Amino acid sequence: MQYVSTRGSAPTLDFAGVTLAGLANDGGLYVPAEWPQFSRDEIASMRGLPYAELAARVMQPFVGDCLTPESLRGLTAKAYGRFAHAAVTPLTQLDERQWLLELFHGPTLAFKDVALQMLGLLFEEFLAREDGTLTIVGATSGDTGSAAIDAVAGLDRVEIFMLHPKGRVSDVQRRQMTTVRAPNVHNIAIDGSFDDAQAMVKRIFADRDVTAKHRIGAVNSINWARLMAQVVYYFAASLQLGGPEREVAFSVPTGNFGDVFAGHVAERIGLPIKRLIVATNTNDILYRALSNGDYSTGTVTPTAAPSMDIQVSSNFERLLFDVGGRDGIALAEQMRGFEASKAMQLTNAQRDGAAALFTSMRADEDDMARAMRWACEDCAEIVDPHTAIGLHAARAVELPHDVPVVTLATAHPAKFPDAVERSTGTRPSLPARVGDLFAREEAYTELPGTYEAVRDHILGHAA
Ligand SMILES: Cc1ncc(COP(=O)(O)O)c(C=O)c1O
Ligand SMILES: N[C@@H](CCOP(=O)(O)O)C(=O)O
Repeated sequence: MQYVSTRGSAPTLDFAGVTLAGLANDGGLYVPAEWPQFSRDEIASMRGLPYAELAARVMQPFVGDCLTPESLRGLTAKAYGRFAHAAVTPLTQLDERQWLLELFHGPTLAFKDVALQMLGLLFEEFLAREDGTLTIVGATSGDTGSAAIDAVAGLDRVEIFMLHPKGRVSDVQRRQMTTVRAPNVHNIAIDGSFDDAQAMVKRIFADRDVTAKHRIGAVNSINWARLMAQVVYYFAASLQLGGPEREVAFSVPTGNFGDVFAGHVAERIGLPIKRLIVATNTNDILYRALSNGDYSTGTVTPTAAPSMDIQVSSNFERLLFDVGGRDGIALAEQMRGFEASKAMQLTNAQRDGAAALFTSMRADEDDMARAMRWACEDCAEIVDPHTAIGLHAARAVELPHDVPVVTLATAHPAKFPDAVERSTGTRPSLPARVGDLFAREEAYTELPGTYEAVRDHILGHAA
């Protein structure tokens, strides 16, 4: 399996290459040169497999010959062995047609663990082969940070610098990052938004003063391996609900467009999916882009679903590439225009290509609170604010009545106890596996929101 950049001029790489590279050196994102295909019979034969085994089957064509089937199975068994539920990503039924896919049974209570537990192991494996090291620079609106830190803390060959927007993550999210004491973990709170942090991360990859001294790696969903691991749970849910014979729709609380792009990949490689619903909060650039082609940023507004307070959605570029004709040179020019003006209009091909599978819905704070109350009062389920945005969209969308709708439950409600209590009157408690989070000491550096401050800090502290 070979990977190409969405901007058409970076070298083609194999799976180990893209895992360690993160961002392509032309500023684009790596995608498979072509989509592998699973036949209906092959998908049907996956029914009933334990999650780790299913994961190895779905990932194998993307990994190609970079890992033998036995070593891939060894890694998936180790990665998913740390989850608190035997099914890893269990499904819960809410009513006749609404389902929740619980993605928060990993060590840090959000869907990010599903991919990052695997990515940490892949880094170890590929770096050991070349006796190399990696300096990871990541940006988080709350959940990627803790999941990535958990996955790499204490590894000898990896060092991590994680940027979060100061004051814009929940206390639980912040403490899950800043109370991890390991010599290879550096937390940075910047003045600014997640978008500012993400832009700095991308700039680091192109900064020769940094790359001449350190090999920079990514844990954000710009790293292809993240998305590959997220494809698996679309298969897991569909197979339990009658797939591949029956089509299922998925509602995905969306920010950086990684999770829902993994659904697009699942469909591309053969899984019958009726619809992917891109659920946004009031930071609704994706809703506008998918509804009328207008991809223009506004100011990021803080909401009760802070992990989705994003305007520039990295992975949208992968979709534009894939449905817009796979013309990297044309997309590079379109993206340069967007980076300069912070606005662009989708081409007709991009709009029509996206419309074939995607629908978008937007939820404001009242919609979110109502969905949380509905889940609590009518279904006896406490959901987090991000999941509630997905649920609002799942209930509002028009689909044939025999199509099950699965909302991705992306975080445990106890990560956002204040917002959940405000809407439902119930304060969710943290599962025992997070330990004494509020008794541990925090450590992080506060920096102004300038690129130079962040770059100099990394250069001054990287081993
Ligand atoms: C809890 C939660 N829900 C939803 C999202 C949005 O996912 P994505 O960025 O893959 O669109 C995030 C952040 O990524 C998140 O942390
Ligand atoms: N919501 C995310 C933002 C980063 O997204 P990623 O999937 O690209 O890592 C977070 O919680 O940090």
